[in-house]
Amino acid sequence: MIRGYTTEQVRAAERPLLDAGRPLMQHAARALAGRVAEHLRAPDEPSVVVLAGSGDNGGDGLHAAALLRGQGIAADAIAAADGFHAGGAEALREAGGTLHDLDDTDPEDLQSRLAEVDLVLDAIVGIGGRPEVPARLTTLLEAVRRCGVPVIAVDVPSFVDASTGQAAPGALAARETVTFGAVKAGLLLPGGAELAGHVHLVDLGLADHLPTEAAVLRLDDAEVTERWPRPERDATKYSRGVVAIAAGSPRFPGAAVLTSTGAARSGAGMVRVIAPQSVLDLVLHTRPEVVGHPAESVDPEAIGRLHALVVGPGLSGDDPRTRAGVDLLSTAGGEGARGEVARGVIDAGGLDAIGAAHRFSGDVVLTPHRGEADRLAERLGIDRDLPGSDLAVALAAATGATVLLKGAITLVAPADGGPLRTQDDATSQLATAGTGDVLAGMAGTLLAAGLAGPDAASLAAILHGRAGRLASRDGMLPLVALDVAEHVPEALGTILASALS
Ligand SMILES: NC(=O)C1=CN([C@@H]2O[C@H](COP(=O)(O)OP(=O)(O)OC[C@H]3O[C@@H](n4cnc5c(N)ncnc54)[C@H](OP(=O)(O)O)[C@@H]3O)[C@@H](O)[C@H]2O)[C@@H](O)CC1
Ligand SMILES: Nc1ncnc2c1ncn2[C@@H]1O[C@H](COP(=O)(O)OP(=O)(O)O)[C@@H](O)[C@H]1O
Ligand SMILES: [K+]
Repeated sequence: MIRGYTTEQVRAAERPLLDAGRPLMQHAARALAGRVAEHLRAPDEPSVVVLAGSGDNGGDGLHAAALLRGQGIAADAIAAADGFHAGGAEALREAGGTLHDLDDTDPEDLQSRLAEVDLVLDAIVGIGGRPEVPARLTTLLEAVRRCGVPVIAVDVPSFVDASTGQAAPGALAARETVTFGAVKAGLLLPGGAELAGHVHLVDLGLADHLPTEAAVLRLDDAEVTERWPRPERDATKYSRGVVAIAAGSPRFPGAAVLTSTGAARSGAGMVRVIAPQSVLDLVLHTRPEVVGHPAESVDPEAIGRLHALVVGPGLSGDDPRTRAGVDLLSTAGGEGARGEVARGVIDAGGLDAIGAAHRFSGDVVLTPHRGEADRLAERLGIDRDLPGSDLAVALAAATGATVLLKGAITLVAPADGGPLRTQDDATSQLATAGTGDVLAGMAGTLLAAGLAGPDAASLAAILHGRAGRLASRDGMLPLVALDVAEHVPEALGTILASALS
């Protein structure tokens, strides 16, 4: 499990160590220098430039540069603020390094100097940084981007809010972020996560002082393996879980195929599809194992045993199946809230049927993309301009459901106010119509197997991302939505193998 902490939590944890006189900056700089040296193994006469701010983040970078000089690596610095961190500047000068003032540097000189270095260390601001790039630094950052030299971010990419991930336009993307003491929440959240690259955590002995509950969690392969439902020796199709899917309309019949394939490939005991006959014909042609229920509405008594209900893919908000499905899952609100089905997924058109009076349990998962989340927020009186992480939390609090907010980084907000989960396993090849329908089916199967809402949502998002990566050969090749569903078993296999090895 990767745990992400806010700036406030990290500062509180480091306080007792600093009070006890622990040289945290020296420790951080030593680890940083070691990591930079690893990245510089190939070049003959390696060289580094540190973009240094005046705070402790700049101090880390400058001390690391001094240590790198001791290892024969040419390391110099450019001031990215008025003045340098005093102790760091002194250490670098003593080690023979040069400290350039940005305002004295001609833009062409800057460009040619950057063209010669093998690595840039971004030590402008760390956890003390606000997400805005000062105007005087835009030329410098643009020059770094233009020359294409790899960047290592010190603690966090500069101008990323370490708590929320909010990133200033123009902030530098890093190949790796070497982060100190604890992973910052912003490195796992949209914005920061896209800029951080690989996150390398340096242990500073903070663990005992960090709060027991992190702000953000990311499950690893071992945790997915532990939670993924495997059939017991004496399992039956009913004990594994029956998922019923109200999806697909004459206008969007394919949604039922995609959702039911996502569900079936994730290990459902039985997949039922409730749809008009024309849609069922298409579904059964592709997935003969599906049990079809030709019906205009969703009536649990007519359907038979079911453990989770997926409502919405390929349906409009006012389809009778949508309204009946949302009512069955809701414990309050709507015309006939019945709470008869305790667990399920509300996706696509189903989300448009949710109103301010609806309430759900945490084992109901709402799966909006940002556009759907914005529309839902507006109906529920929530500010739609909130950053994604805050929006997901607000929607979960307002509905009582678990909210899975889809995107390049997918977020899962539990309704009980527990830590937000994030996932970064996906590839942008998944940005193609219908992949969301597959995800809804996958989450439905995991709920039917008995997983709690937040686990079902997180595992579905992780497997969906990995299946997308496999199907697209790590993002190289285009995929179609059905490919994602078909790659779920193999993706699960790689996760189980990595966790067990
Ligand atoms: N956590 C740990 O255990 C350890 C932490 N350590 C290190 O300390 C770092 C935190 O250091 P820090 O508190 O000195 O703040 P830091 O990030 O250097 O920036 C503050 C300066 O930047 C400025 N500034 C802010 N935003 C700006 C902007 N947009 N544009 C321009 N300027 C801006 C702000 O000036 P202001 O304008 O607010 O006066 C202020 O002067 C942390 O990230 C880690 O690297 C390790 O050494 C040891 C263990
Ligand atoms: N740039 C991206 N990087 C990674 N995953 C993405 C990206 N864009 C979309 N996705 C994923 O693809 C899926 C798209 O779902 P959705 O928008 O509901 O599509 P549809 O409604 O067509 O099925 C989501 O799981 C989302 O997280
Ligand atoms: K930084």
